[in-house]
Amino acid sequence: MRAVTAAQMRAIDAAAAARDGEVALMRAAGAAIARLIDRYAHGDGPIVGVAGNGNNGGDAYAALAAYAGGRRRIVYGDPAAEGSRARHDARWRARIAGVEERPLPVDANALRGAALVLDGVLGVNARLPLDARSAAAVAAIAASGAAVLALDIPTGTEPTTGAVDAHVVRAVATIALGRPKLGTLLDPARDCTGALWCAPIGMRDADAAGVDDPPAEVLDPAAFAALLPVRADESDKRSSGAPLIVAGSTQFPGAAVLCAWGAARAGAGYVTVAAPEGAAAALRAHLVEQVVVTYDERDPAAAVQTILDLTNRCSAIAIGPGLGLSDDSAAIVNGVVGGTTLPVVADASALYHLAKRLDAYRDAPLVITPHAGEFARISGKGTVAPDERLARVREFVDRTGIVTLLKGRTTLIASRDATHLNPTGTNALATAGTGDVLTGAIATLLAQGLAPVDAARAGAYWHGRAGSVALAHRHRGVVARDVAEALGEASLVAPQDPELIRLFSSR
Ligand SMILES: NC(=O)C1=CN([C@@H]2O[C@H](COP(=O)(O)OP(=O)(O)OC[C@H]3O[C@@H](n4cnc5c(N)ncnc54)[C@H](OP(=O)(O)O)[C@@H]3O)[C@@H](O)[C@H]2O)[C@@H](O)CC1
Ligand SMILES: [K+]
Repeated sequence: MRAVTAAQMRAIDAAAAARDGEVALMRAAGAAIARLIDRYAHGDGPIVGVAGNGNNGGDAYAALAAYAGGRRRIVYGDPAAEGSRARHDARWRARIAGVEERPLPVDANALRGAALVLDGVLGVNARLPLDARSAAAVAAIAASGAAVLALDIPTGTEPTTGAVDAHVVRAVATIALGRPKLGTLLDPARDCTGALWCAPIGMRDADAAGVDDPPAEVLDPAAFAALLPVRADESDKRSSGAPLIVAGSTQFPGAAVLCAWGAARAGAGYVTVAAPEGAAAALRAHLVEQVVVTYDERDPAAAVQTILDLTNRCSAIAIGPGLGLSDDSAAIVNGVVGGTTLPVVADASALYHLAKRLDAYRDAPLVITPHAGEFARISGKGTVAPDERLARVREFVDRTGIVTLLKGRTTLIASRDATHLNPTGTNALATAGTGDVLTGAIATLLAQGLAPVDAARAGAYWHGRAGSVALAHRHRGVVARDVAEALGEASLVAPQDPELIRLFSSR
């Protein structure tokens, strides 16, 4: 699903409003929001809306009008607000439905004890810094300690950049109307978003509107499930996906083990690991179902030949985890990546070695998976500030054509055609070896025939879910092996409601 800038959303809104009418859209928005209220309300208090003078405020009225859950409903708004026709319609229907109207300003005491506050102060047309009136409303909401469902965006966040104001709503959940706003997926705003839902409200065909640059995309559960390859009935072990893992060293054999586990648990039928002789004993002790082939890393030309010979019976390569930074491993990495026609996912040490020869890999079937430090080096443009990540990864991919998965709290996956924001993940994944598992999983998806960008975005999504599944089972102390073990369960997707899509849970 496309994640939109404020300008793109205005274009989409205008087209949808011209077709369906603003009143109908706001009624649909209200109905969708109302469906989420009981999920997040707790205690016996009222549901309280705080409405700004724009259509985001209109959504608060519309939701309270549509809510039929039997709780008391109150809305704070400006009685003299001019507002749009849709906002008038919503306000009128709220009044008829028995919603109590009170004038702004609202203070924290009035909100304390609410079962849920609906933040309808500002929506997609918000600018930072907030005006005094909006800031006062946000401050009251924040000080009340009440649970908040943010309408479209948490007020105080910038809808496109994800910047936050000094006064900002921290929501338990946000419901995007039409399309998710880019800012709600980006740090630092993402921590204010809570869980993110999207109600497409009649804009399902809107993705072509108002987009010139490569668009931002976010996977939803149904789209993820559709990307995962299904093993055919007549499959054999090689046609089920046969990745070759080139990884490990005397010092770091574990990276190869975890990469192989990631590949195997992602559903590969036949995993081959090629590793230096010094890693062989450790690998064979841990890998039973996988085939381990060794090479002499002090003879790079022979090592490359050994590895390329193996590729004849494989369908994708993962290269890099634990290989080390020696000149010999540089020769091996560039010899293999430059000498194969198979799709490749390169990580860790391989990124270090490929950085020197990027031009040779322009538009190759290659996925690289750097973290911020590795990206700073491979992009050749230094450290990446958190708010530059999106622009920097786009610049790099526009320049090189190499599909890039930039790890971070929000992992970004960019190809020439689009930038994907990965919505899944948990800080339980911040532990050694989880990146190796991800590389292995991506290798399997490549080996099963996914295009590089699809393997990268599906892999990142799946890995993030697996982290959450592992945490749910372990509660603490998740290790990388747990994440590989959780891939199976994390591949299960419950049937989705197309009218109300959960894009992510709070992290
Ligand atoms: N259109 C549709 O079809 C649908 C719309 N829907 C809903 O409408 C929401 C958008 O509503 P909206 O366009 O009325 O803008 P909203 O964000 O409520 O802001 C109101 C005004 O506040 C102002 N303002 C902002 N920041 C400011 C600042 N710092 N300091 C001072 N002023 C500031 C700014 O006015 P300006 O100053 O630019 O004249 C702005 O226009 C959208 O998020 C969704 O919830 C859904 O129901 C689906 C159908
Ligand atoms: K809002």
